[in-house]
Amino acid sequence: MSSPHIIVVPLPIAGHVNPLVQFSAKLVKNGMRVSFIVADYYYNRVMSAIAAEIQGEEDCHVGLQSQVKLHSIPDGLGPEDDKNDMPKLFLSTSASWPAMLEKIIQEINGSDREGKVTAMIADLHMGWALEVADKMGIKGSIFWPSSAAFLAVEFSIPNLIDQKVIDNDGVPIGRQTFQLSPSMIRMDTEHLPWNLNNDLVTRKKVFDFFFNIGRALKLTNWWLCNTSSELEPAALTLLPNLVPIGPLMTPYKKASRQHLSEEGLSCLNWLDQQPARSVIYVAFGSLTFVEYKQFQELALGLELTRKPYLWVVPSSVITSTKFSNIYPDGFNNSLRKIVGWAPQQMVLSHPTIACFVTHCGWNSIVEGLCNGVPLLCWPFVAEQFYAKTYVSDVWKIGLAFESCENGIVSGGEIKNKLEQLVSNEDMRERCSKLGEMTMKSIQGDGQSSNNISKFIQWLKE
Ligand SMILES: O=c1ccn([C@@H]2O[C@H](COP(=O)(O)OP(=O)(O)O[C@H]3O[C@H](CO)[C@@H](O)[C@H](O)[C@H]3O)[C@@H](O)[C@H]2O)c(=O)[nH]1
Repeated sequence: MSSPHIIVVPLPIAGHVNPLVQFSAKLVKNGMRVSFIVADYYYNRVMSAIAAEIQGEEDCHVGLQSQVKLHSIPDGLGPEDDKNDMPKLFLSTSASWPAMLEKIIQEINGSDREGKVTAMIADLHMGWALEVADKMGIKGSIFWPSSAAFLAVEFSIPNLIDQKVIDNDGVPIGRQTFQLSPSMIRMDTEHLPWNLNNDLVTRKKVFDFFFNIGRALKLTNWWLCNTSSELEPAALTLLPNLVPIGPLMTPYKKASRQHLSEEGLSCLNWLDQQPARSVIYVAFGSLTFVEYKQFQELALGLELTRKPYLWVVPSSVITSTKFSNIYPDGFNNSLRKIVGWAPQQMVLSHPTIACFVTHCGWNSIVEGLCNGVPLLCWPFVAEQFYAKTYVSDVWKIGLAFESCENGIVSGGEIKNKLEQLVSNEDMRERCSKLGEMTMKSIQGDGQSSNNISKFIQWLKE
C-alpha cells in the first residue's frame, strides 16, 4: 500500500509558512509524502528550510527530503504590491488559487510516481482550499499558526455583535475593552483581528472574509492550532474543539547549519564571536517597518545600550541611501550586525542572545520563550497586542514600550527598557521555566505530542 500523501496549503507569509514547514517535516518522518503549496517567491527559502528541518534531526536520513515536493503558485498580487500585505493576500489567494490548486491535485493524482493525494492540511485563512478538497473527495483539516486567543475572537463574532461591542460590519461601537470569558485576557476594540490597516473598506472585506471562515470549519473536525495548554489554558477552555499541537519548533541542537544561506551563516558566525547573553536581537517578522523617524530612534536606542545587536531590516531599507546615512561608519561593525533575513530559531537558541525586540508575531513570541529569551514587545496590529498582553501581564516574561504622543518610541525609552529587561534575572528565570514547560508539550507524552500522534493516525486511516 502506498504511503499517505498530504497536500499542505499555507497562507504565503513567513508566520504561516514556517510552522507548516516544521509540521510537514514531522509528517515525512512519520512515513508520509507531502506536497507543499508555496507562493513562487518563497520557493528557495522553503526548500532549504525543509531540508534543514528534515536533515537536522539526528534520526533522519537525506532520502526523506525527496518525500516533500514543493508546488509554486504566483500569489496573484501585482508587481507593486507588498508581498506581506495580509488583507491583499487573503483576497488575492482566495480568488486566484482555488482553480490552480484543483489543477495541481489533478496532476498529482494523474501521475503514477507520487501516489494520489489522501488528505489536506489548509491554513485557516486558506479555508476555501477545504472546499476544493471536499469537491475532490479528499479529507481535510484546518491549521491555525497563531494564538487560540485570536481564534476565540473570530469565533465570537456573533456574540460580539449581540453584546454591541461591534456592529454587523465589524466596526467597534465606540472604543472599549472586553473579555470573552472571566479568565481570558482583556482585549481592546482597537485591536480586533480584522483591523489590519486603517482603510475601512479593506477592514470590512477582511471582516466578511473572517466571518465566512465558518464554512470551511464545518468541513472538518480537525482544527489544529500552534499553541499549547501551558500557554493558553483559558482560550483552549473556551474553544474545546481546538486541538493544540504547538509549539511547532525544532530545538537548536538538532537543527543543521549546513543549509543556511551565506547571510544566515554570517549571523551565526558573528554570534559565535560575542560574549554569552550579551546580544540584543531585533526582528519584526514579515512586517515591513520602515518609517524613517522611528528607524532612526531605534538605531539610536540600540547604540546607546553599548551592547552588541543583531537587527533584521528589510533589504530595500539596507540598500537605501536615506537609511544608510543613519550609520556614517556603515551598517556593520563588531558591535552591530544588520541583515535582511536571519535564521531566527537558530539565533534565538544561541547562548549569546540576551533579549529579543519583537513585533509580537505569534511564532516569534513562542520561539523566543521556548528558548528562554526575555521579550521586549513592540506590537503593531491586531492580535500582536494579545501576544503582548500575554508576555507582559500574564506570563510576565517581558516588557513593552510606551510610545510618545506622536506615536514614536524614543531612543531613550528603547535604551531604558532594554537595560531593565536584560538586568531582570527573575524575568529570565520565569521565561526559561515557561519555555521548558511548553517544550515538554511536544515531547514524549506531552499533550501536543499526543494530539499530533492521534492526527497522524487519522491521516493514515
Ligand atoms: O529574519 C527573520 C525573521 C523571521 N523569521 C521567521 O519568520 C517567522 C515569523 O513569524 P511571526 O513571528 O509569526 O511573524 P509574521 O510573519 O509577521 O506573522 C504573521 O502571522 C502570524 C501568525 O498568524 C501572526 O501572529 C503575526 O501577527 C503576523 O504578522 C518566524 O518563524 C521566524 O522565525 C526568520 O526566520 N528570520
